[in-house]
Amino acid sequence: MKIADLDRLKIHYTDEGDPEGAPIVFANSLGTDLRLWDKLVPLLPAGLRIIRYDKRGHGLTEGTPAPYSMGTLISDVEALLDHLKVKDALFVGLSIGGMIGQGLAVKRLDLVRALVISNSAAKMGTAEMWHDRIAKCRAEGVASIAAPTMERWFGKKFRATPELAAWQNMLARQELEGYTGCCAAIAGTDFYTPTSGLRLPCLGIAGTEDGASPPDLVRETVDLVPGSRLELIRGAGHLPCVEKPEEYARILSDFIKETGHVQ
Ligand SMILES: O=C(O)CC1=CCC(=O)O1
Repeated sequence: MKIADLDRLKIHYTDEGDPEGAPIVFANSLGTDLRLWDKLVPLLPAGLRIIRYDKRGHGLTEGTPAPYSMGTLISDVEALLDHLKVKDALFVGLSIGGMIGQGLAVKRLDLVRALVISNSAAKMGTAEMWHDRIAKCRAEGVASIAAPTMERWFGKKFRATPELAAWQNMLARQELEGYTGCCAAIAGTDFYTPTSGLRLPCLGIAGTEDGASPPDLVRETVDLVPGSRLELIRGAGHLPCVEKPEEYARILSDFIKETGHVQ
């Protein structure tokens, strides 16, 4: 187990693959931890240094009282990458992870040389929607929203598999402060203006059955970055790296090669 004992936070992370390789950093979605990428990582091209981490109040990373700001979540990963002496990473952020990626690229382009905005957008939902979710979780617990959330996270076919229960458990066991803290960060985020100033290789990934960030929402953000493109994963919901890891790996590997991140 690796813990970065930073002044600001103790962050749980993994650092796998080739230590001298081109770095790729994965940022997880709301209510998930770095196991989100377990099926994908073995399918990636050789020669990469693969870094995953648990954001504040998620997985094995330290929790702090809610609410959080997006700026705090961005500074957390910035501090982790500085600590690990990582520069010029290909940053893959899913959902809130994609928001963190946009913000990090705006703030520290030396850390991010290419960006994957997976199932994410410059702005997701309305502040009112997020505050309603925070209120429900505070009143009834995160477990109370776990079952309906599965309809956004996964397509119909995957929801009929035994694996669904494991992901539902992950969310139901999610710590309240971390979850509501990140909901507040999303509620306060509108990156349309900063993201439209980004100039770097950028790929969007969307699932056709994604109930949280439908393809048109992802497209709207990806289109802000000149030269970017969107790849659709048919039949997948909000977490296509779990549901369709082979397809996700093919799309990501093509982008990795296209950007010259590995030969
Ligand atoms: O759980 C959801 O509603 C999906 C989601 C929204 C932001 C995020 O990171 O996941």
